[in-house]
Amino acid sequence: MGEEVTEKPVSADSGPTDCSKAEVNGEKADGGVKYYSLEDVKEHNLSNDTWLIIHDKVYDITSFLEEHPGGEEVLLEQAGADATESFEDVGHSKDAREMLESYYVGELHMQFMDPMVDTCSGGSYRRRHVSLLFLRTQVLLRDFTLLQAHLGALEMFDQTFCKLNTHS
Ligand code: HEM
Repeated sequence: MGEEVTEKPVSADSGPTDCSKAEVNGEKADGGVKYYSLEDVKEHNLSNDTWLIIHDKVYDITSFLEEHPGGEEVLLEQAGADATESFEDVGHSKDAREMLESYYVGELHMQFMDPMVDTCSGGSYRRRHVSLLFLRTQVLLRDFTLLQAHLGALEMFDQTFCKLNTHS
């Protein structure tokens, strides 16, 4: 068994999310690209199962730990997390960037924070519908304060959904 290397909480339900089963969470989408959520990556925070994210790409660096010229400690500190900042802070060489390719396992799947566009819920269409109802009501009541936010949220929903659809 691998030793847990971070104290970051890994919740029991941090695995596949509803919609992840179809398009993300390691499932191959169009072109063979795999998508993982932050929660998926967090699960790989062991010294014998080490993933990290750099620039929205997911890498399995387990076999690289001992080879890293900067030592394995710094990598293990980032295990299961986004290491973009620390990777860039060091000013890694072109060679180092090219090495990343060997450990690439997939892309980070962005999840929305806005519940109105929660595409990872089985009720995403229902939420979208509710959001549209809000919009209509606000227009009717001439209440434009939240209108902009809802329009933005719906636009993001549509863009992402179309994007995911092209991958499925
Ligand atoms: C999988 C991702 C990584 C790869 C492939 C990688 C690769 C390398 C390579 C090849 C070097 C030698 C210098 C160079 O060519 O730039 C290096 C140095 C170093 N790396 Fe990384 N690295 C990775 C991630 C990280 C991360 C996340 C950290 C976090 C702090 C880090 C910290 C360092 C440090 C401190 C050095 C300097 C060693 C020295 O100059 O004594 N590396 N890395």
